[in-house]
Amino acid sequence: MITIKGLKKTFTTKSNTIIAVDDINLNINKGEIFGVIGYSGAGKSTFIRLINRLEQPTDGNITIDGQEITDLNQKELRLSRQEIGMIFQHFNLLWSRTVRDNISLPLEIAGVPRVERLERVEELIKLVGLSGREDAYPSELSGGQKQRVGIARALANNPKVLLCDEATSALDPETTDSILKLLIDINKELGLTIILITHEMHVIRKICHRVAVMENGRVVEQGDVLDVFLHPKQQVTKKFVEQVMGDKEQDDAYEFLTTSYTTGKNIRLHFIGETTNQALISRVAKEFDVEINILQGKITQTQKGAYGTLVVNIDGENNELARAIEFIKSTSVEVEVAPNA
Ligand SMILES: Nc1ncnc2c1ncn2[C@@H]1O[C@H](COP(=O)(O)OP(=O)(O)OP(=O)(O)O)[C@@H](O)[C@H]1O
Repeated sequence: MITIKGLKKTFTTKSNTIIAVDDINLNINKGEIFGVIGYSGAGKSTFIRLINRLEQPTDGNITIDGQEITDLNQKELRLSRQEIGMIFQHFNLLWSRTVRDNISLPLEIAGVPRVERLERVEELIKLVGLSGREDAYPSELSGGQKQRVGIARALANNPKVLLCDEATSALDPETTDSILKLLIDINKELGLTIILITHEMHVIRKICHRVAVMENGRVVEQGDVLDVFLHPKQQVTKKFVEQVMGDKEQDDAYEFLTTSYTTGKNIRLHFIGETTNQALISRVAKEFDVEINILQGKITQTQKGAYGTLVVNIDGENNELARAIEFIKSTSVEVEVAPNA
């Protein structure tokens, strides 16, 4: 759906030249939710603004659904922007217009006749869950409701792509969840391709299928969300994964646990994707003559399935213990046996 090749943006100021986006190459599939994560200054905002040419690229190409965005003149660009919706951290609503009139604005600009416009606005209000608030002004809405207006407005012209620029960063955790859920519903219902930028890994975990990690203007790592969570390669990615899983803390506790349980075997199980749904522990307890103690665990859900770790102590007669561990290894759960304390 979207192909980005050699994308580059430099800003020249009086004192120096800043390379904000540096040779980005990405392919984003139709209907996928693609996340870009990075710390402040990594170049995320510049990157997303290049996609709808709110910024002009210094070099490189962007193709959306076969159309070369980087080649368009101003008139073509205006038309093409109707196919690329965008939502913002601070909503960018018109304060003097009601909810209905904010959502209607892009339809007015596109020259949609009044009756059709009113119908479409009604549809959108229902879609984003704002029924009953049509006549309110932005100042009378909560942050979550304002972002719902932003989403409805962005979807008004049936775009092919929705760009989300830190769309939940100004919201509290509960409201963030409800907006992320709305984005997931819209992605599923309309098959809409969504690109979002964020500095929060839990946003990536909750809604993205794939993720790219940005640092100093470059994409330093990308892949399926589950893969990146399980096997982060770059230091910056490891830090983001820790934001969600708190790995460092868990490792300290793991060391403590494995030195406290001195009989049997202490093992760490890494559950990936669908395997978390298997009743693994109860099967082992039933089929083998062993005792299993769950010492610690954390399982979390991503759009591509669940993943997490469980630390257990298995105790029993040596042979039976070995058989039980072999059995666990034969499933798709990754097993790590701690050396005996
Ligand atoms: N208009 C501009 N003129 C000069 N430098 C700019 C401009 N816009 C961005 N930059 C610089 O480009 C780099 C990337 O900025 P960008 O805003 O894209 O990063 P970011 O990852 O989105 O960070 P944040 O989340 O803090 O906005 C920064 O060093 C920034 O100072």
